[in-house]
Amino acid sequence: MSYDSYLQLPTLLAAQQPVSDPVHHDEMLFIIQHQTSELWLKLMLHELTSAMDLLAGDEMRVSLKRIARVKHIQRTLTDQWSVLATLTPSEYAEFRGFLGHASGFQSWQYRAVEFALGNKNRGMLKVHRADPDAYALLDDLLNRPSLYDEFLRGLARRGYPIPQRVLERDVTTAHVSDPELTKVFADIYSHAHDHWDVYEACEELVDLEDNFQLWRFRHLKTVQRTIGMKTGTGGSSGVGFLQRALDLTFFPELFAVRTEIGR
Ligand code: HEM
Ligand SMILES: N[C@@H](CC(=O)c1ccccc1NC=O)C(=O)O
Repeated sequence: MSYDSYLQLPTLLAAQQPVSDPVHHDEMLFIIQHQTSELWLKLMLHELTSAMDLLAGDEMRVSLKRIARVKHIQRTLTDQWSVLATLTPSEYAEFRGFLGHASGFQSWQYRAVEFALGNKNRGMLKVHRADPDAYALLDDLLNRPSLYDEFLRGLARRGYPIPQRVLERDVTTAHVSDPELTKVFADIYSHAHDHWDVYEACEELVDLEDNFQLWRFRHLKTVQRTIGMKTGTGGSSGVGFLQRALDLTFFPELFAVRTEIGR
């Protein structure tokens, strides 16, 4: 065993292949920014699916350990935008044309993370029809309960009055905010000391969503400064599309509960 062979560095370091012709200096940055993001997404998915399994097995504390790691990965991913922000619009314009219709839309690991966190959308599967492994993984995640579904099912098993319709919902769709569930959380938050571990878990989920939004925001801001209001290579409106994603929420009741505290 050696450093090179253990880490498969010959494979890893042979995978940065610019497509611009003549090769543009800054394409290396663009490729490595995406590849490192995909590596962190891979670990995020590994931790999130484990967290889901642990919740399903009523091991909430261990699950929170996984989520703690995910939060650090998210911070790294968000901070990493500053490297790409050194790419000026003029530099990017010099090789953007070589990217064709390739786009972040096609990141199946990103989609898998969105699905795991509950932003389910069957329509996003078709992008991956040419990649059977990616398709199967996404199809599996689409059909299994999200992290939030597992959390709520765990609470129900502990005796919390989670509405039956929430427990029996169609998990292939995104969760819709339920006022009865907000009441359950309002009770937990107003008697935090009696529900400390659950209360703590709720705040971990809030951090997770908060971090996710920070990543989306930095993506939006980077896109804005690099391509302005141009449409995306993936066919979306670009900035407008990414702006709308900022209105999405994975755990709506955990935010709705804030309005109820101290009323
Ligand atoms: C100069 C750099 C970048 C630009 C101009 C850019 C632009 C865009 C645009 C316009 C979209 C909307 C889809 C489309 O029409 O193409 C998009 C989506 C996306 N981008 Fe980027 N992007 C950049 C860098 C990155 C990086 C570094 C990542 C990291 C993995 C990334 C991940 C994604 C993902 C996952 C989506 C899909 C988002 C969703 O469906 O909600 N992008 N990007
Ligand atoms: N959608 C970007 C292109 C882009 O960013 C991209 C192109 C190829 C591989 C990954 C990409 N990253 C994220 O969207 C654009 O419209 O310029």
